[in-house]
Amino acid sequence: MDFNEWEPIYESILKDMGFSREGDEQAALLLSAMLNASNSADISELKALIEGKDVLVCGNAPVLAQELELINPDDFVIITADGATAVLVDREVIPDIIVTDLDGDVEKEIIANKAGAIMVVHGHGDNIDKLHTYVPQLNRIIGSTQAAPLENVFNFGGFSDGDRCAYLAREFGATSITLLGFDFDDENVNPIKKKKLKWARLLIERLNP
Ligand SMILES: Nc1ncnc2c1ncn2[C@@H]1O[C@H](COP(=O)(O)OP(=O)(O)OP(=O)(O)O)[C@@H](O)[C@H]1O
Ligand SMILES: Nc1nc2c(c(=O)[nH]1)N=C(CO)CN2
Ligand SMILES: [Mg+2]
Repeated sequence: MDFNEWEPIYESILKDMGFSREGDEQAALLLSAMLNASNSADISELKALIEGKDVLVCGNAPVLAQELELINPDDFVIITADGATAVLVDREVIPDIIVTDLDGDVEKEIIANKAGAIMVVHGHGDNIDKLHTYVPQLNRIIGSTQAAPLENVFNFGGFSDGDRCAYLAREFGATSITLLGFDFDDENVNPIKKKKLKWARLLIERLNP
């Protein structure tokens, strides 16, 4: 996504959530410096996986497990949002791509990564400690930021892990995007998560005018 198009939305999110742009920029620079030829994937691999394909995006709402019963995972290229990865791995399904800010069940994400999943690792002002802990344990990484992109840290649009999955699928030309595990009206969430879900709903609606 063109950063000029994203930037006004990003500024509104920062204001609403009380997050710091400087923190996000610092995280992007750190992530950029941690990536090298041996721990990174090339974005051409994302294009090869997604372009012209039916993509399944899995969010981590409690309904995910139930909704997975209704589909055949083999019919889709699968992108999981952070905590949703464990739900699939527990069912012996390895996603093709994991979009994560590394605050879900990262041990399950490492298992999926070792089995071949590409990791779209998102750096932001509140996960710098997670970048230090987990980036050295991962491979096939694509760097991601919600601030201005860098040479090896991309901004495909989107904010929370789930809506970033959908923006990634759109960016690389998915034929269709099927969402499972999205419940924007979930009442069993804390106030910060509620706000994140409000943005997730708005951003996903924006993808489908
Ligand atoms: N009811 C829901 N509860 C949790 N996640 C949901 C829900 N509905 C949709 N999602 C999507 O699933 C994604 C992955 O969920 P996860 O719990 O791992 O969240 P997250 O983005 O890492 O959030 P946080 O910043 O709170 O850690 C979320 O980013 C969100 O977009
Ligand atoms: N600065 C900051 N940015 C984020 C955060 C967060 O907690 N802080 N959480 C996200 C995942 O929903 C996405 N982006
Ligand atoms: Mg997360």
